[in-house]
Amino acid sequence: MPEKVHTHFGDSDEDSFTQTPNPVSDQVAGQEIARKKRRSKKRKHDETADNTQPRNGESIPDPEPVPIAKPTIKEFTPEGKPGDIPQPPPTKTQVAKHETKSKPKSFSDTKTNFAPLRERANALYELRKKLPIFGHADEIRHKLRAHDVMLLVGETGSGKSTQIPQFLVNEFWCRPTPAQIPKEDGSTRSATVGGCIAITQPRRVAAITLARRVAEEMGTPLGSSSPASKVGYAVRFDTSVSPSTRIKFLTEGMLLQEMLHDPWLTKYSAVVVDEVHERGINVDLTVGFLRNLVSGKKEGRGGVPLKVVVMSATADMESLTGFFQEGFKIQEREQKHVSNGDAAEKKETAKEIAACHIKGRQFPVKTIYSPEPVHDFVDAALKVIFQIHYKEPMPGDILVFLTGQETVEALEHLVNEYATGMDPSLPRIQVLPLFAALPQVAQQRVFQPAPPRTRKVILATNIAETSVTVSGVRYVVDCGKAKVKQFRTRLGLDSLLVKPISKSAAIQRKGRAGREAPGQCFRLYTEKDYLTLDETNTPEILRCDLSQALLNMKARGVDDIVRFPFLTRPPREALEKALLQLLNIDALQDSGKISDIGLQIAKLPLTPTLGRVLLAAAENGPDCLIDVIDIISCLSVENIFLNTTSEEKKEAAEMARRDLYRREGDHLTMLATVRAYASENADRKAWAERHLVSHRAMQSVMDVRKQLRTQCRQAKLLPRDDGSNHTSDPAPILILQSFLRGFGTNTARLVPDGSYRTVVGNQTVAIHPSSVLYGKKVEAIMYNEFVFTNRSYARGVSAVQMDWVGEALAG
Ligand SMILES: Nc1ncnc2c1ncn2[C@@H]1O[C@H](COP(=O)(O)OP(=O)(O)OP(=O)(O)O)[C@@H](O)[C@H]1O
Repeated sequence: MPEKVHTHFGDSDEDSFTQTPNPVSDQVAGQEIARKKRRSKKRKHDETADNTQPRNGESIPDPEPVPIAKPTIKEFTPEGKPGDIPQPPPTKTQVAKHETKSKPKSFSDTKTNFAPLRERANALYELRKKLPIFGHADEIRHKLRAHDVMLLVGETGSGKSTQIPQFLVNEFWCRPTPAQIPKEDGSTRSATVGGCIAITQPRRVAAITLARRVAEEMGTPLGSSSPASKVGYAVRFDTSVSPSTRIKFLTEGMLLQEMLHDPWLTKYSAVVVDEVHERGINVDLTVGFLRNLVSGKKEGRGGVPLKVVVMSATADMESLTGFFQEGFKIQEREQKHVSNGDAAEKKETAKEIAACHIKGRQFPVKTIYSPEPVHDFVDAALKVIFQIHYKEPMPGDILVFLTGQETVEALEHLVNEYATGMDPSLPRIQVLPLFAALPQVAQQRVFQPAPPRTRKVILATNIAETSVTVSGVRYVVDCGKAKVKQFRTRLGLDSLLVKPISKSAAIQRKGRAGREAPGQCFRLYTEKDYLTLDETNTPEILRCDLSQALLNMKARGVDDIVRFPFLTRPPREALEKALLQLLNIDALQDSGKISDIGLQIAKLPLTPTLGRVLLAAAENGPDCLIDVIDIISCLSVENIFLNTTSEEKKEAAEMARRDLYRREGDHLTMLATVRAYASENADRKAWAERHLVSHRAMQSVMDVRKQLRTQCRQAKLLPRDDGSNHTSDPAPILILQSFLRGFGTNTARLVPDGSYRTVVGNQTVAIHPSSVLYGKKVEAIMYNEFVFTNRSYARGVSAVQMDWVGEALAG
């Protein structure tokens, strides 16, 4: 499995909301306060009459901006006046930041700028009312007033992700609440708890696009574009929130990261876990931590409850109910044990798990199966795309699900080639790829409307499978397969395998159509094959390297892994392997407790192995670290070199890249490529084309490189003035030895029959044809990735010496 760093590519896609915040005159701010007071009074009255909100669904929240100049700061009282839309208190830095950010503009500008937001919100309100979930708003609110945990099942497109946070945000329990939090010395400190809702998503694309949509529906600017913005998002390397943020979409990984600093999630009144059926490791850890939080005594929240909503279209809600109930039962037993009375019993009887089932979807989606099994899904998808394009009326964009970057790019090429020969009287075709390693700006292009008389054809991996609405899509083409990580216990490695998806994933893919109008889903497999698919995704925790998950837990104070509430308990063997791996890279002490190195690694946005490499490089000095960052940045994208399928192309690539290839192997070759690309000042795109290097991938590399450098400076691994533009020759030995500190177990030695055998496990492994070392015989190799297609391949390979390997494995 390639070691991944996640990328951040700025927020340039948020064009409509990037106005500079406007300072507000005192007079206008005064009016604003008066208006809020009136609202506050009215709401107080409403609440006294009936502590419920009489509306069905959520009325359109007033999109008028809350001004951020001096008067507004007064409103950030810890108590949060009833009726006010409560605001978390801004920190001094936040205030200072926003004050300096604000460019002088007149209030009339603000009005002009926000009026369209309000109009748009009004228009969207009409659409929201038609969503199946809308009629359940009161039921959901009532249930959550009585219960802390709710499980919600609703079909794809029923409105879960966009509406639930809006239904809840004005609930009384969702206000910042003053609390007394015990300190270690037995005293207490005053703090404000709650005020925000977190909605977790498995993927960054979904988190960003949902935040944008909900901001539109609420008529508020998005994220950090205005201090008045109520909706924000946080994905790795890219956080866009304001001091007024009340609804925050974030990846599960980001919530876990926040828990490192704030284990009680004191910022939040509710956490909504969306798309739980995906069962990635992070969602499993998230629900485990949340169960502990809701069923425990909440002392770190000063006793203020945290509401948890777990949602999906297809999850097994029965086992989730059992999972949360078990948490309450354990707590009840423990309390009984302590108090030995009925008080605890009474307290626990109210802690049932609420459930809500939303029936129906807004628009039907017709399923069309392939009559025969398909052997080449790229070819089959090509045919279906043009069949739709020739037969089906406009508008109607097409979303195709493929397995990975390679198949996306192969089909992109084919569709473009065919489209050039099309009858010019037909509408045009615009092909847009969508995969994780694509720069964010390119990913966001998918969400922009197609030009006139043009049909968008989006070629995506499963990153578009859940939660995402691509406006305009009426047709989904599903290849029925996905690349999945699979841990090969014997080798102790993750590999990437192409496997059939589950029924649940097929339902999600189909659900990407029929969101704005009726749709069609073309399954490139037979109905018989569909019926043989697994019902649900195999939880990642059962099939992946667990070292990152374990480090995550250890860093959050979970020392006794066995007692952690796993949604599905991973096999003992995999846990032991992961513990061993963490011990190997010095992330744990011999006692099993996290080490200082482990703590440092946990704070890096990298896998433990790459984190270890980074720290080892830092020990070798800033020059080495700067070079290692370049290489790690390349490992974060699927392939920086363009595919060379034919022999002819291969030869051309060899010629073009001659000056980049390094005899030491792929790592130094990547470094040479990044250095050459970065020093190209004239035309980087042309340089990339000349060298058959992917310009798109290199843009991502440059972005990750920048982020990692910043992160290393913040972590004091790099000095402020690190000479990052250094031109001194790289030190290959130091670089490769740094990599071995993380990848010591990913090594193989040459044996007399000319093959390579892994140092750990003694398995035969071949150098992948994409490697610059392909066909070469060296004493030993180190590799980043182990892929299994028709045989076992090592990818990302460099030549190393056996005594370095020995040293690395000895620690
Ligand atoms: N970015 C968007 N552009 C256009 N319409 C959108 C967008 N996001 C949501 N919608 C509309 O809101 C509806 C509900 O979306 P939402 O994501 O809340 O549903 P969901 O129940 O969470 O679906 P899923 O389970 O598929 O994630 C969509 O079907 C679509 O009509």
